[in-house]
This record gives sequence, structure tokens and C-alpha cells, in this order.
Amino acid sequence: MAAAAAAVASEEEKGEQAMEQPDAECPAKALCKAAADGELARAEQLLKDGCDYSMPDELGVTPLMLAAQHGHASLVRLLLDAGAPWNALDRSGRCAGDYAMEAGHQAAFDMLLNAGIQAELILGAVERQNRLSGVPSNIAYLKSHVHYSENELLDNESKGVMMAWEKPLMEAHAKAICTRGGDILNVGFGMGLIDTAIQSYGPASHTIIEAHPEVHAHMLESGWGKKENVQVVFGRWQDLMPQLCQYDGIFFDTYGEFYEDLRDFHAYLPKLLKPGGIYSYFNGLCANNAFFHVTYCQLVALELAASGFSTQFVPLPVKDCLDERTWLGVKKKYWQLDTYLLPVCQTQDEDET
Ligand SMILES: C[S@@+](CC[C@H](N)C(=O)[O-])C[C@H]1O[C@@H](n2cnc3c(N)ncnc32)[C@H](O)[C@@H]1O
Repeated sequence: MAAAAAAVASEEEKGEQAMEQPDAECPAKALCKAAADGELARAEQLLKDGCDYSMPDELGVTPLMLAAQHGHASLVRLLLDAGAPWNALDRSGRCAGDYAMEAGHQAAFDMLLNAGIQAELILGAVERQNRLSGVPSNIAYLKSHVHYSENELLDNESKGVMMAWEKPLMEAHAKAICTRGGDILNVGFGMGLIDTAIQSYGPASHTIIEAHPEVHAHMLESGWGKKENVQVVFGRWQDLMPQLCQYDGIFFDTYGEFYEDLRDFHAYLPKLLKPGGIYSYFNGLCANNAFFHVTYCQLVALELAASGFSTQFVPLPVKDCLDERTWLGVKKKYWQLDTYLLPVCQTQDEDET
């Protein structure tokens, strides 16, 4: 999330200069105190007098975070309306929404969530206008080498394309999308964890789309091209849409693509998914921050709802899947949360009956 990253840098810089003045003269400190104590009138006056609404303390904690932590929803509203960034991070990587979530302050949490969704909807619209058309987001990855080992598939920078710790998650996804049996589509083979699980349900047909030449070669070497009910299709899903039919279950999990790509895939769902079919995707959006992650879950659900789909998120604990050794030799820890929210998406009519 680019917006969040930008906010961190500026908040850290501000933190360097923050609160250097003695207490009595420091409006920023006074605003932090008013936010923590829920003193609305005092905070309003300080803002009127020109106090910086986003000045963090030495730990990067902003007035908005303090208002959220103490559940002062009116202060949260005031600060958001004044322009305080919803996505600023403190030095431990937590934003105001994390503070509200951890302390269980629902009203403050909802306000911050709405602010996040609104901001990301606007940013998404701007990004779509600025996008370079026709250039795949992950072109460099698709042209570079990958490396398979027993527990992982890495790209040429040693970043995890797919890792064995996700096996229980892939099994849960397979169970969800194979509920009705029938025709199943999986986009992105990786280590074939979900495809192995899909096969255990004996679907009538099982189509796998894979765009990386070396992953595709690996699939064929390991016999996926010879399975009776399996059709392996080489290419980018973006280029293959016209030749696909309709499916009872669909799973989407690519690599090196962005939220905008997932959103593009969702635009095809009404055509791809049979009525009553089940769709799911690997839910790794912003998986380094609990509140950003929840914001993106809600954003996806909102956008899918606009296309007639209802989405439920099934919580799965993942703490036990991961330990210190999991990330040895892997450049980026792409998952940092304790709970995985498995999306189960259906056409709204089917879900309601
Ligand atoms: C995270 S892995 C999938 C892991 C898989 N779910 C499993 O259970 O092992 C992502 C896969 O998507 C492939 N991929 C990336 N971009 C793609 C695209 N545009 N179309 C099809 N496959 C793509 C990658 O090469 C990679 O094999």
C-alpha cells in the first residue's frame, strides 16, 4: 500500500523534531493529551490555533492513535476531518486502526475503517487512470528464473513465490471451492498445493492456468499434463479469458501482481463462475499490518458486492503454521499476521437462499 508507506516516512521525520519544546509551550503535546483524555473542546481550540494534527511523539504515536486507543470516537472524527492521516504508522508499525482494534473500540474502529476504504477507493481510481496499459505488473518475474526446493518456490531474488507453510490454507481453499464438485479452475500453480488438494475431491474437470515457463515445465515434468481430468493451460490469465468456460469453483493466487490485477480478475467473475459456484482467492493483501489487511478485506468485499457477489471471511489461525525457521533463506516475510481470513464468495442470490 503505497499511501501507507509514504505516511510512515513523513511521520518518522516529524518524530525526530517532535515534542522538543517544554510541556507548557508545546501544542502538539497538548493535542496528544487532549486526544488521549477525550477533551473535544480543547482539541478543537488547539486545531483552530493551528496545531499540527499529525505531529507524533518520540515513538511515532499521533493524536489520532491516542484517540483511537482510548476509544474517543468524537476525537477520532475531529482529527480525521482535520486531515490526520488514517494510515500513519508508529515506530512499531501500528496505525490508529490497530490501536482501536487492539483496545476493542468499535465506533473508533469503524470510523477509521471507513476512512481507509474511502481513501483506497480514491487512490485505486487514480492509479487506474495512471496505469500503463498492456504492461503486465509482473513481467520481470515471468521472464526470470525460479528455484524449487522441498519447502518453497523462490524467485530470482529469493522472495517466496509459494511456501509449504501455506499447505493447510490451500487445503481449506480447495475444500471451499470443491463443495459442489463439477468443474474447477485454479489460476497460478506455484507448488501445486491447492491442485493436489483439489484432485482429492475428484472434480469432473480441473483447469490450471500458469504463466511462468519454468513453473509450467515443472508441472509437466511432475505429471500434471497426463492426469485425466486436468487441463494445463500455459499463459497469463489476462490473455486466456476468451477461451475459458464456466466453473463451479474458482481459485485465484498469482505472484507479483497487485490489487488492481485481482480487481481486473473479479470483473470476469460474473462470466466465469456458474450460478451457485464458489470463488476464493489467496488473501495476502497488506499481510504485514492487521488493520490494513482488514481494510482491504472490506474493500474487496465491497467491490465484489457491486458485481453481485457476497463474501464471507472464515478465520483460520496460522500461528502454528509458522516458526522462526520458516523464513530462513527467504528475502521477504510476506505474512506477519496470526489469523488468515479465507474468503468464500458466492453470487448474492445463492447465498441468500
Ligand atoms: C503463489 S503461486 C500459487 C501457489 C498455489 N496456489 C499453490 O497452492 O501452490 C503463484 C503462481 O501464479 C503464477 N502466475 C503469476 N502471474 C500469473 C498470471 N498472470 N497468470 C497465470 N499465472 C500466473 C506464478 O508463476 C506462480 O506459479
